[in-house]
Amino acid sequence: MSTIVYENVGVTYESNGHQAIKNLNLTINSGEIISFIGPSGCGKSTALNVAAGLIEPSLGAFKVDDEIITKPGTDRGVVFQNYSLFPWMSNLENVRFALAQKADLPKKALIERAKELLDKVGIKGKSQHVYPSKVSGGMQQRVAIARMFALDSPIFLMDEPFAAVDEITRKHLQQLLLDLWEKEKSRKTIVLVTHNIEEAIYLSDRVIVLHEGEAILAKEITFKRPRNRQSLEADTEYLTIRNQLLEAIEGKV
Ligand SMILES: Nc1ncnc2c1ncn2[C@@H]1O[C@H](COP(=O)(O)OP(=O)(O)OP(=O)(O)O)[C@@H](O)[C@H]1O
Repeated sequence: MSTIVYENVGVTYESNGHQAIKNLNLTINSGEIISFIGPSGCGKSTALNVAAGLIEPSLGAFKVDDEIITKPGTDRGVVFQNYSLFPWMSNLENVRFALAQKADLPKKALIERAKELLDKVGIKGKSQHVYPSKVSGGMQQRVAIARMFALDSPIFLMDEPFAAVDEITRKHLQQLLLDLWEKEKSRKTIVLVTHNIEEAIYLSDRVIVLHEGEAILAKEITFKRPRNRQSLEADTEYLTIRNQLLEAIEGKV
């Protein structure tokens, strides 16, 4: 069980007095996938950082299973835009270290498992053994995703996790995430920040549109799973939802 609640959450940055989140009320059920979407600066990352425990709400409370959260914890795995890998560890060590937090396995088994996870996200061979700074941003993003899978927390918080990768890799990683989510009995609760409407619809049970810090639309996405990208995109309901979200993002609701 990992139910997330934003209870009248407001965030004002002290440095400039900017009210980035205004009175956000949102319950995310255990095992649900939601996306925050909206124009640049609408408060998506701020909302996710509250969930990560990196920003304390100025008003209201953020809770996981009724417990008020004010700091990061191993119950929440994160992938941020800036990858947040340990720069002094190789890509493989980053993932092995995460695995070691969870599994009491001999070092050799941890390394094998870390290699498997990196293979899955397409980081193979020599790229596994170099420091994160020696590979591209897109590759670092994949290592960060492998590390999040390794940590295996009940909650995944992901800020534009597929932004720095090419379109084919993006689709592959989206599928990997869904496969992992769908096969688990006790499903992860996933909160995603994205600029990409198609990605939000394809992955989510609900899409929350933020505008100037306010949640102006919470759209349920009820297409049954597993979803097929092509038939989804040909569905008239899909196009209606897409337009509705687009209008909300553009501030027309
Ligand atoms: N540390 C900070 N101090 C002051 N203002 C901030 C800080 N971080 C964000 N802001 C401001 O708060 C607002 C919301 O920022 P946030 O990064 O949450 O938006 P976003 O929707 O994630 O944007 P983007 O899509 O461009 O990443 C913006 O106006 C931003 O300039």
